[in-house]
Amino acid sequence: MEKLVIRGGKKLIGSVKVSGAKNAAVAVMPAALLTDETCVIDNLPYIADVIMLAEILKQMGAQVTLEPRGRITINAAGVSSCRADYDLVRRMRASYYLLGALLGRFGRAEVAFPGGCEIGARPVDQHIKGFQALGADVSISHGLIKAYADKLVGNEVYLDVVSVGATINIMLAAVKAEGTTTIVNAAKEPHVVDVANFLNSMGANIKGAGTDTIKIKGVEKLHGCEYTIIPDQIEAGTFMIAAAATRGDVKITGVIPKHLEAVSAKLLEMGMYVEEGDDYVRVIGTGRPRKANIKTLPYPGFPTDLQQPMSVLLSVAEGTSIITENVWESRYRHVEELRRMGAIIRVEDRNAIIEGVEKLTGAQVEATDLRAGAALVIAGLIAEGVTEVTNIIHIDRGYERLEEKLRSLGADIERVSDQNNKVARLKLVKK
Ligand SMILES: CC(=O)N[C@H]1[C@@H](OP(=O)(O)OP(=O)(O)OC[C@H]2O[C@@H](n3ccc(=O)[nH]c3=O)[C@H](O)[C@@H]2O)O[C@H](CO)[C@@H](O)[C@@H]1O
Ligand SMILES: C=C(OP(=O)(O)O)C(=O)O
Repeated sequence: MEKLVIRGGKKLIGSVKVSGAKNAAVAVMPAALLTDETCVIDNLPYIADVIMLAEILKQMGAQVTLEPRGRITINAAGVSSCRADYDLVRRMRASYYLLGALLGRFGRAEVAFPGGCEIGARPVDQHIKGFQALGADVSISHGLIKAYADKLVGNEVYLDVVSVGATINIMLAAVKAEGTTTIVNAAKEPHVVDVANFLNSMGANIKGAGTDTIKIKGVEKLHGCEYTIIPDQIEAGTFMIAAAATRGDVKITGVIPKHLEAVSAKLLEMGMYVEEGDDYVRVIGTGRPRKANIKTLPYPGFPTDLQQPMSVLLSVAEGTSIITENVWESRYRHVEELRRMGAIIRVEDRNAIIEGVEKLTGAQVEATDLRAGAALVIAGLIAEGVTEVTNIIHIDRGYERLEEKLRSLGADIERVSDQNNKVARLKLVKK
């Protein structure tokens, strides 16, 4: 077990490049199952979820070469099994995309219920509703979701809730179905568009991704392609918030500023300086932030995945702020940890009422999930004294070399083994 040890009080200064988007990468990789030709995907983040997914694809019979510099080559010609390894699947959320991809390729799929962050109930009823609309029989037994179809036929699917996972999974299943599938009330997140672009570069016919109505005209065959994943807007947002919190000056490069508008707008409202270039944003933390209210919403609203990091900035703001978490019903497990550091936060149902304090103080805290981990790291960067963040396997699921990138901006942060306190050898190979 490893932990991050942070000595707080250093301003982040300099420039940092974001990696490819986790939530696009973990959908694009299973999509490569839809062809028996080779797909080469660049700008993959070298994170635990990607490494695990590569392992799952390999175990299913695909030829996979994953390079730490962020390139993967997948050839799924040898995949004959429609079943994915139970243990690995349960360790991550995005393994649910194997369902749509296998169903689309073979007309059958058997995949265990996925894992992922514990942030509330994570049902898959909308995914199942979509598969059924295309003609699949779906059943659940012995912890497996099983889907079979003699033939998939396009249909209209109206999503009862805006779901990223269901939108992408239905696209994967429908891309080779007979006729046209229309997803109404589709998710509009940048990674939904990225997956549609990837599928189109394999020869699919998908229109409307990025709007709430997506039309997928089934094609007979998909072919191999070369593709570059979009930058991770959640990693970028994390650095923007960290820059503001430490009252630093950071240029975050390799981003699509449009994807960050909700974060930029909030930081501006809080009195921070935000500059947007063609492919960068620069954030200067101008002083103590002003209070602000935040309501998380599907894209283009404020992303739930940045709610926890943002709560740290609000915990040292002037005045009382309210966060309303509209997407996940229990994404406040980090609050108890922040309280150990001196934050004053009350959670009432889906609201967190945050009374800003002047400073946080270092403590031993636990990363209860991925973005909770990122939030606690930011808290450690601004706290007085030493903060130790444990259980960082969650952070490693979604951030590539987080502590290295922060160190390059001047942070005093190191990864140490939890047992003997020696600097742990990085498992992830340095680029
Ligand atoms: C791997 C990945 O991309 N993860 C992201 C994805 O998760 P994920 O795809 O799991 O999240 P969804 O967009 O599906 O969930 C949004 C809401 O819809 C509900 N819902 C979802 C599916 C369903 O069948 N039934 C249902 O009721 C969920 O409980 C939740 O309240 O989008 C979330 C919302 O932006 C992000 O927090 C996650 O980082
Ligand atoms: C909740 C997240 O991830 P996952 O859906 O993979 O658990 C996240 O990326 O913030």
